[in-house]
Amino acid sequence: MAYMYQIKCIVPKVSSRIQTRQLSAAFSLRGGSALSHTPLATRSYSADTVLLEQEEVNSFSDLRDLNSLIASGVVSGMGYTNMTEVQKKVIPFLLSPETRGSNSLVQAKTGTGKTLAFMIPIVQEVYESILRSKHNHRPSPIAVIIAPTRELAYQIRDESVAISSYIRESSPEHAPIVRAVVGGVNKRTEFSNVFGKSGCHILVATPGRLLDYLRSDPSLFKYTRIKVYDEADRLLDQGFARDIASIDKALKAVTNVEQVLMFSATVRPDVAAIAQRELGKEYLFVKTSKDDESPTHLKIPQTIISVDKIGDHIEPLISLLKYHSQRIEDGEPFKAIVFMRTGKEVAHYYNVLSDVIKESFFKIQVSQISARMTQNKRLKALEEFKKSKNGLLIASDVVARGVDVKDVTDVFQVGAAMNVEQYIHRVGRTGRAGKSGSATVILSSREDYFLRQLRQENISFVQELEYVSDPVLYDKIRGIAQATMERSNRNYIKNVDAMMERSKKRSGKPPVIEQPNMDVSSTLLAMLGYYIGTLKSKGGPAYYADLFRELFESAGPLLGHPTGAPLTLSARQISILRKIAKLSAHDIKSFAIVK
Ligand SMILES: Nc1ncnc2c1ncn2[C@@H]1O[C@H](COP(=O)(O)OP(=O)(O)OP(=O)(O)O)[C@@H](O)[C@H]1O
Repeated sequence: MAYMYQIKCIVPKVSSRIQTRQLSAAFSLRGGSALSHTPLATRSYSADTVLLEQEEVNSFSDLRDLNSLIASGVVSGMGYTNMTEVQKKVIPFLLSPETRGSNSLVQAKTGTGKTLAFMIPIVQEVYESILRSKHNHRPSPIAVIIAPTRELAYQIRDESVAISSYIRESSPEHAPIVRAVVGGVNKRTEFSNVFGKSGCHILVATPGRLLDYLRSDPSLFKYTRIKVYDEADRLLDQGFARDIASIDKALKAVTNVEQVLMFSATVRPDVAAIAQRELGKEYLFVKTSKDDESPTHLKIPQTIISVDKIGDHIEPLISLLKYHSQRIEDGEPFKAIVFMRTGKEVAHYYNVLSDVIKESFFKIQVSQISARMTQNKRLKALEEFKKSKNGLLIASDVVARGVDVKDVTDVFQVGAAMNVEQYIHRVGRTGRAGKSGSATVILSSREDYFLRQLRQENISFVQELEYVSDPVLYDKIRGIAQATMERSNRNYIKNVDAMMERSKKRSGKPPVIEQPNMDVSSTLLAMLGYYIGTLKSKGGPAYYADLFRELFESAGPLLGHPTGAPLTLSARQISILRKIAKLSAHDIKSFAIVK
């Protein structure tokens, strides 16, 4: 049976540079045109986009072009029988002898199996390339997969290792070797693991670390033919754009990358335009959802809770956690991620929430993860959360994208996300692989701008609630926060001198201090910086002065700041405030004392 594929294949006027490639007989132009057997290079089309039709194949075992070792591994080893929607559209296309090697841009909702959609064809491509190879050189990366976070890079590596292991069982010498390189890991050890004796065929990398290796020895990548951007829109966004451009340039200098694959749940039009430049004139474009559909998953009902002030989020969060975790009493799982705005907030509220939960909730294991922690601690925290039955992960955006934790039941977002895309990806940590989940965002009146942005993107809420503060709960949280802060400060002071001493003796360098002291001012400053970045200079100095005052008055007490005491700011913090928010000395003195 043929079904109408939602594939748009960009087929522009053909230039002589385009390699002759025939579309498979299975792919034909909508309306029965004769494109199917015609080499692209000999034709010229006025239309930019054609819709293609393909035979419907549901199960991995029925995939004509899938290597039998990989097929049996995916079915018997991984336990997947049928392909997900995006896999049905991408895998046959990338495996078909006529269309393999095509550049692709793929957009499908979170948790729908995009990783396997690119990883299966890549492992097969690399495996076949190993089989064909007559060289006896040390394996070096044929495919490079770039991911924006370390956690995601490791996850993709693990999934690729799993596929490759099914080849290894029957054909050990030809199984692709997969490795990952990420920031925050000792480079010397990593280098010898990845590029040493055994080498690797598939490399998963975060951008900065990849660039390090590319710069120090470009020849390591002379056999690289395939490049993948997972979370492509994030990689092409401002934060990574420079690294990605440098990677592109460095790779071009040493090799000819023949295939570029880009995957994400969100692709903003401006990013799509940048992507198009790399993908060239002819590429496969797959979008599994309709344009007027909500970009979040239908399986995830979303709720919004409104609060008055910008620092009022913690009390409703604790109420919600208490309410939802009651499910545990009925034997149901409760596994939630709470996204905070900054790493500082994560550390601060992790302490407070751990203490609140210890006192009053059902047994929930609380963990924290943010870029402020060492890589080892990050991995440990994620592992701990993955293994927990009833767990709570207090997180920054390091796990907002791509990270796949099975059976997350709830996602909570404290405040506005950096942008709508980030909101969508955070929500997508639940409701994965066909499971259900729920998501809640807590927004203050000042964050109405974000709510408007969400609505513009067709994101709707099943419940819109206003939180009414409960004075008893508020006082309880404030008391716990103050006690937590005092305890942390005592521990910090006790430990920091000893740590300095030890570290200086060992390496002559000051230590990396992970657990920040419970300095309320720097947490508030980080929050202000976050909003300045999010609002992208839409507010002026008067707006930011007001915002900072509101943050201090509303969040301060629940961060453990003593009630009624003015904020103490160091000279450095004052200069940051003056620089980033352009506050005057007069503004600052109205709520703070200079240390
Ligand atoms: N064919 C399949 N059948 C059942 N489960 C699958 C299938 N393919 C993948 N999965 C599972 O679905 C989950 C989500 O997959 P994956 O992490 O690749 O999603 P994604 O689309 O990349 O999400 P995100 O946009 O958040 O990165 C994983 O646990 C994966 O093992």
